[in-house]
Amino acid sequence: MALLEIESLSYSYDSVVKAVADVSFEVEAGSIVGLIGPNGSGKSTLIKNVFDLLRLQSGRVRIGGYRHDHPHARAHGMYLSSNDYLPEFLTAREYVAMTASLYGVAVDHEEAADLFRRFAMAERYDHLIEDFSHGMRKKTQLVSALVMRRPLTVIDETLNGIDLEALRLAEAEFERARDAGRSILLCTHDFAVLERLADRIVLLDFGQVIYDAPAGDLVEEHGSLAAMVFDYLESEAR
Ligand SMILES: Nc1ncnc2c1ncn2[C@@H]1O[C@H](COP(=O)(O)OP(=O)(O)OP(=O)(O)O)[C@@H](O)[C@H]1O
Repeated sequence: MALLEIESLSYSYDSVVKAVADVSFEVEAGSIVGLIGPNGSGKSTLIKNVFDLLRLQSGRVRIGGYRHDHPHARAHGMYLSSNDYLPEFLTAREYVAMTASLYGVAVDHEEAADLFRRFAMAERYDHLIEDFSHGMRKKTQLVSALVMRRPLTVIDETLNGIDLEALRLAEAEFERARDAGRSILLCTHDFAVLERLADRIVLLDFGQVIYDAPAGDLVEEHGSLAAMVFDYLESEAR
């Protein structure tokens, strides 16, 4: 079953350039999909359309089988943005509770506090976010998403700035989520992470899907995801 279905989605910020042009792909339940592409290729615009942060201009998006702007669709998905903006006046515990209440989810604070401990922030769960470093804020965002257990989590560059230990822990948690039938759409320039984790890769360029293929096949054919992208960038097809 597809948890996320994107069909013929196009979006223009102005009438001249299409930031996203006729994009279609799916994210199956229990899978991790890597969304990659050069700067400005349309990844964030696409994700913002999925979560109705930009109003759909053409095409169709369904989350968990529901139209993307239906309340049930919102209950199926969660979006972690690329920025690290968090309410400074809350503690991490209050932030996790606030996020959960927005989604109508009962969160297990024991589990969240345990994740904080494993993310090397044992003492921070009851501290004000205003004192957190960039990496700590990203880890706080990750923990809040992990404990929500949404069927679909879309992660836009959220892993940037977290240290290696936290990255490995996040990867293990993503794999656990996949094993439990949940899905992750991971938008990142970190190809090593995707080679370890991703089941499929969607490569965008100039707002269009260039590849939508199993990650293993792309690595086998090109040697690595980075080589695949360079092969494409240097090809005449571009
Ligand atoms: N608010 C905006 N107004 C006008 N054009 C925009 C706006 N946001 C993005 N764009 C344009 O839309 C295109 C796609 O940008 P988008 O941010 O979706 O790319 P991206 O793949 O997420 O890039 P990056 O990897 O740098 O984050 C680019 O040409 C960009 O200049």
